[in-house]
Amino acid sequence: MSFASKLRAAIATNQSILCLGLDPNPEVMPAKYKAQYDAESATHHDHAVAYLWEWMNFIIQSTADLVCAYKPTLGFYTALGSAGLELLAKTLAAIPPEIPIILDAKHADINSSTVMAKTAFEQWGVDAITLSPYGGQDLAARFLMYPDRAIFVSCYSSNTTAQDFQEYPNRDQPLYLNVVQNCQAWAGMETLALEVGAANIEALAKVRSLAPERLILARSIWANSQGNSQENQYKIDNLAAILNAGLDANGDGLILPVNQDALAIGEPAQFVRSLRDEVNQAIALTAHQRPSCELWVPNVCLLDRQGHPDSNSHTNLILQLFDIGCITFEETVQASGQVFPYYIDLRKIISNPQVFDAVIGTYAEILQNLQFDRIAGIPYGSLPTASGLALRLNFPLIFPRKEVKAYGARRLIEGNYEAGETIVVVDDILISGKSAIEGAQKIESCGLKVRDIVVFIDHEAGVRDRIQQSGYSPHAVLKISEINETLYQSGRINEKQFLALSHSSSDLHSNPNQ
Ligand SMILES: O=c1ccn([C@@H]2O[C@H](COP(=O)(O)O)[C@@H](O)[C@H]2O)c(=O)[nH]1
Repeated sequence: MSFASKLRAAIATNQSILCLGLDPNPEVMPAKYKAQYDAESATHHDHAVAYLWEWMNFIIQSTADLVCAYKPTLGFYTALGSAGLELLAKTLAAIPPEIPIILDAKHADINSSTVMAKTAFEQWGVDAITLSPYGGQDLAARFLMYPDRAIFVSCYSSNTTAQDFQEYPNRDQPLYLNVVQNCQAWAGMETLALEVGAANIEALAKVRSLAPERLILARSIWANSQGNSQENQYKIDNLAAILNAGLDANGDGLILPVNQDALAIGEPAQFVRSLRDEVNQAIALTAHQRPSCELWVPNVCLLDRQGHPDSNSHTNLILQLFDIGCITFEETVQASGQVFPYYIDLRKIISNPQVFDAVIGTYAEILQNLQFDRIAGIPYGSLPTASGLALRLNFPLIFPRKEVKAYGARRLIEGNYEAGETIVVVDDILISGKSAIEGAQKIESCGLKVRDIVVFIDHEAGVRDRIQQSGYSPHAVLKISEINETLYQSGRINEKQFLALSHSSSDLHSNPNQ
């Protein structure tokens, strides 16, 4: 079972979003083990570790029906030497298989990442691991080779001195928000989650607004709280605010840690149960504050998503495309000479296997309903996509050359074909339709038939009519207006950018010859 499914099941079964750290930290050991641990540790280190095991095992046995995940911190185990690694193996084995394990490793070293992924996922059998983001996508990729496991990218720490780096260069565009934005392009929602120090609730809210669908593991939520040891109870001071900042639009997507200090009190079950109930009550109280539409929105909801079956996957894809820089707001001269205040560069998807695969999937859904013998990509932008489609759908590929070589075979079309065959043309974006129409005509000049032109983005403003007037049927995965509204509603673009995108397509409509 994948990490995501296991977590969902554990949350549902135990009615809990609490994650409990299994940290054999002698400094917070309950008194009932501590005296024996201290007595043994000076002379018989291995015997002393046995008391840590008793403690860890007791915590697991007492709380397995109250938490949604366990989180052993690797550093506490390695600090105990070889006995610590044996303790880790025993502790992991004691966790019921239906409760996911998040190994808190904050792994950062690229050289050891392949072997670390193998050990963590294959030998220790953990379901997820925390990573430092600064090893980059290469480091994460070693762990993402295991599609049923997950990574938690540590994107914000509550350590006071970490602010020097995280908030760099300024509070308006801090590094940590760049991390949040970029790392989401590494993998989908089931396999890449975020770890956020939530002592600063504003930071948690900012992360949530940039990652509306990701699972977030909040940390340090106890930093501002006062323990009340007399009543054997700890309260999270800002619970409602933390939930409001961290929950997703459906009231999910957040895991909260149990206070480690509270485990020192010796009877964890009672404490964890009352914390779980308190959290669940607070979640229920936040329900009325959530917008009723499916997207998280700042204060408006423009989309009517009724009867739009693919809206969810389209939304995610649009946000990912934006986050990997496929949509930029800079003045660009189009092939027609017209200047647009933005540019859509779908060529970037090839550098992101996750997004590339999703984009190909959306084209494939359209192609599956069409009749054709071969696929043709329009160079250069659409050649990788057309190649991906040819492999995925098992159809032969051709492409019309952009320029005919003055030497060699001087072919107008690359690849083999038979005259009279039907070709489906694949292109990236229709602005005026000129590139796609010219490509289709080049193919037809070689004795082939073109019926359908399939693109990822229809820029609207009458381009479909132009394609039809040229004798072809246009099909598009997304319309520019859908992209624009989704980006605006999710807070990715501001009103000025929203209006720029809306106006450009309508300007083109009023002057279709441009
Ligand atoms: O934002 C843009 C605009 C254009 N392109 C490229 O141009 C053609 C589409 O333009 P037509 O006017 O329809 O010929 C498209 O194939 C892209 O290669 C772009 O990428 N992004």
